[in-house]
Amino acid sequence: MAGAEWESLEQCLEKNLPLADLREVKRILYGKETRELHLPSGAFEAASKGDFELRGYGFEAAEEQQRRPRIVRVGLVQNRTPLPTDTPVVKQVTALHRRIEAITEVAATCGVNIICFQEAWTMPFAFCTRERLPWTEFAESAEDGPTIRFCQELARKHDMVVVSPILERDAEHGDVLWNTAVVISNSGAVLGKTRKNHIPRVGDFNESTYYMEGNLGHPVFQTQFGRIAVNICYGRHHPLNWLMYSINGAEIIFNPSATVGALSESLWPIEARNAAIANHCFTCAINRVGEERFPNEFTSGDGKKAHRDFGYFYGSSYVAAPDGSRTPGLSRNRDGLLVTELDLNLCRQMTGRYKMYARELTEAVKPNYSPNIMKE
Ligand SMILES: NC(=O)NCCC(=O)O
Repeated sequence: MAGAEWESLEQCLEKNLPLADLREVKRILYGKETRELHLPSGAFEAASKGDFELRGYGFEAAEEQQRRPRIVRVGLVQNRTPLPTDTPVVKQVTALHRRIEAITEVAATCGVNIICFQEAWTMPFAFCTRERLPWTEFAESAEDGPTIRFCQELARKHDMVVVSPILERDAEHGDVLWNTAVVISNSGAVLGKTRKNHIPRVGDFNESTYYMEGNLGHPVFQTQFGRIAVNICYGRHHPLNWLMYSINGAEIIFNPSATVGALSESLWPIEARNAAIANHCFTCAINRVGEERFPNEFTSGDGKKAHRDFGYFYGSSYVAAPDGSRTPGLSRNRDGLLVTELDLNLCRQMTGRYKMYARELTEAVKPNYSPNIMKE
């Protein structure tokens, strides 16, 4: 399994394919070509100085006679954890705040209206260890914890909606933990929160030691820049999860993730893209970068030797549109900011048959259901 040395699928194709082949391969893998977005040169300088990748793309929508274009810029941030996992908790959180602050600053100069960070962005992805401490100490209030207050400042300063996926500690309910994303309006007000609906129990990704499946359903957040929802990581394997956000009116669904090559890299380019097509909305897939090593060995319940690392988080964040086109991905091995301009007029359902499916699903979940199979 390639690690940091293999930069990206795009880079490999560009390096190895003759131009005519490359054009055809891209047409099939990426759909209609996305235009390169003109971003300020100062933004590229800041990104280079800050050692992160900056890319910009735009999706085109046909002009309509009765609606103006509804243009919005989204920013997707992927990053590695800058400090070793055995550094004191507060130092790790502070270092991540500083890193994200710098990247968000550049996003603002690129005109980003809505920014989303990766899953559990304030911490290493320590759920594989199944240890209580120090990892649960990264949890904080989704209403007024230090990270939310930090994001509120970012939102106000940059007039930007901030989607902040954190490990939540719910003090109102016995201090239980949740895998949560908080949506902060560009006014700085907390619009609300949503919780991860599907929890993996696959090898090292056995997160149920820490939190259970979310209990908030499929909320959609009306922002000044459009209606958004957050389908956290593992929920991307579940088509009905995407569907419910779309039924509730989401025009953009963010998918903040933390996932490694062995488990999901071949699914990554397909799932969010397919969800955009199937649910007539934009989808934004974000993955963290790099390798995280933990102080104590842990096992994965797969008969293999105990180990200290989780595998390689392969980045590759991208945006997909309802017409099936998608941006190229950010790299597999660098922190990055992907700025994408969307026209929300591309989202409009024409052929949904929800009533029929509702009726059939209602039958299918009954204990005495008999599947409709025709036999000779
Ligand atoms: N964080 C998380 O849910 N990871 C699961 C792995 C995957 O969905 O690829």
